[in-house]
Amino acid sequence: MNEPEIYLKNVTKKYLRQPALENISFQLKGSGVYGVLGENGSGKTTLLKLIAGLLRPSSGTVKVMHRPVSRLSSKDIAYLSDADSLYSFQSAQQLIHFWEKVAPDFSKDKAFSMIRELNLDVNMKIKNLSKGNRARLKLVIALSRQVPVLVMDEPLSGLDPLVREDILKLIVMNADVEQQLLILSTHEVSEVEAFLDHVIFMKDGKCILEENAEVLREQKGQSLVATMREVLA
Ligand SMILES: Nc1ncnc2c1ncn2[C@@H]1O[C@H](COP(=O)(O)OP(=O)(O)OP(=O)(O)O)[C@@H](O)[C@H]1O
Repeated sequence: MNEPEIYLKNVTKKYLRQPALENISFQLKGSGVYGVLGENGSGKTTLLKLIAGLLRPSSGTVKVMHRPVSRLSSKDIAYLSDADSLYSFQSAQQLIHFWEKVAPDFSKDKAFSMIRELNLDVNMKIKNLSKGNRARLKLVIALSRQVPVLVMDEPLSGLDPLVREDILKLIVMNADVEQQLLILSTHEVSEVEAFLDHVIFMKDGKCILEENAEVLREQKGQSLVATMREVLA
């Protein structure tokens, strides 16, 4: 797999005339876990959708793997949305077979192995799974894609604390962070702090800080949670 890369230059996104993102520029290069951190409405989802090619910028350039993002980028990017986006009438088994057909990089073996570890019933209709198990299944699908860039929008949102812990474990154990660039958004920094290699702080549609997590901890002499409080104040 080629070295993963995400590149944004002067990216602005407006909904109608209202800017949701303003003049964002950064380059993320290399594998690892990148956290997009910020309060509600700061622009995290918009940023991740632009990277995943689900939205077009109003101006500026978004490139993934050195190519401007387009529909074709889905071969390089797996996207986990924060919405409950699974087809409810299917079973996990049917979903896995569907993904095997549509994504050549999808590893059916990895998916079934995660399903077994999680004790998920492959034959149960998705609509009958608990919210936590639907979240797990959505992750299984994203983590079974062997793509350079994994984008996860609020993978912990709306779940109770034990499920959240479990979901984080699932991500950490199964994302190939030696090869893949995993970029995830959250406003719960304390839960993900230990896993982050790199942080991108968002405030009011602007990227106010983008740095290696370890460098930032050393520079500031404090946790990322404390730094987030400081920079977002
Ligand atoms: N489809 C849309 N139409 C109009 N405005 C939108 C749309 N989507 C988002 N916005 C606005 O753009 C801004 C950024 O929203 P976005 O969802 O990207 O933020 P966020 O940081 O992901 O928020 P949250 O943590 O609540 O999900 C907000 O002011 C939001 O109201």
